[in-house]
Amino acid sequence: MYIFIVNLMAGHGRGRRIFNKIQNSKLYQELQSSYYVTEYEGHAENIAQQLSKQNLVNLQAIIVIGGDGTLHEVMNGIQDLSLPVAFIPGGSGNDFARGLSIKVNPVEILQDIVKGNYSKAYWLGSYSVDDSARRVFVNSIGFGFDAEIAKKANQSWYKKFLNIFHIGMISYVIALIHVLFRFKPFTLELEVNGEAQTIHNCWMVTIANHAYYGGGMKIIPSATIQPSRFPVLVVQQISKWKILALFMTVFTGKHTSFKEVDLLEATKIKITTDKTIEFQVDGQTSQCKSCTITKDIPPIQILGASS
Ligand SMILES: Nc1ncnc2c1ncn2[C@@H]1O[C@H](COP(=O)(O)OP(=O)(O)OP(=O)(O)O)[C@@H](O)[C@H]1O
Repeated sequence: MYIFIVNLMAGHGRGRRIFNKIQNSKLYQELQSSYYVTEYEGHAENIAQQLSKQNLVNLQAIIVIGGDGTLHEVMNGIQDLSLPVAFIPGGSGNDFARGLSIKVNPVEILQDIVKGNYSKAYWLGSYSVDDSARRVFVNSIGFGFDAEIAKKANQSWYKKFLNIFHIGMISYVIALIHVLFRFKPFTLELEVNGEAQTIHNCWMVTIANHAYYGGGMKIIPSATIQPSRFPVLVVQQISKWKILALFMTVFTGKHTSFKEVDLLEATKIKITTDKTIEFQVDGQTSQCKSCTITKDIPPIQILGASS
């Protein structure tokens, strides 16, 4: 028995097109399955929460169709992480699929899931902002400049418009230019594995479970899927022109050689700031003054992931 959780609105209607293709396939028609369609923000999380409370003995996998935001919600809703999960990308960014080398063709992914061709252990990160209840993140969590760009792009009219032509990435470039001229760096207390340091003139701090973010940027090229540790990228003391150059090289991963970029390895991170800052988690943005980040939950099995 397979249960699909589907965000038809993901990727400006791509979720709907993908689900139509799946439903029209012979494979799907022969499967024992049921599906839930999300109707509002947070709905995927509620559905997953309800499912994990039920005794679903025959459940082979929860299959998520949507973007990384939908997957984030499902992962947060699943109480019992021993439930296998599969992901068929239907969003605009699809960084999780990229990070796990999930195929592009939705029916082929379904074939891989059903045949049990690929299954991969995946370690989610967990975070708590301003001492609130812990949540998990799938791809990355980032503070400062990149989060402001994500917020600006998410709120813009042009992201929706550009997504129609599958060039949503350009919305991040436009947002970058907007944010660049008004962004004010901040002071950050960064505690890595119990050792604290103060970072003045900090632009951004990003922690990632795999290399990709923002729809294909290789933010931390060396990030590998692994238990307990994650890389931390810190950008500080950088000029506005140089940060432009940094984002131009982020697709190739060359930005990590800039002297203003530090790469650390951590098992536990705590950040505290002198003012409220923007943060992004799996592409969705909010604000905080402090956050602790760890990677201490058992792995979840991802079906249909080939890397
Ligand atoms: N029916 C719905 N109407 C409006 N919003 C919804 C609906 N269902 C889910 N959502 C919300 O849409 C948001 C964005 O979805 P998602 O991230 O899956 O797609 P995306 O933004 O197109 O993809 P990506 O994150 O890969 O760029 C999620 O935060 C989710 O809560």
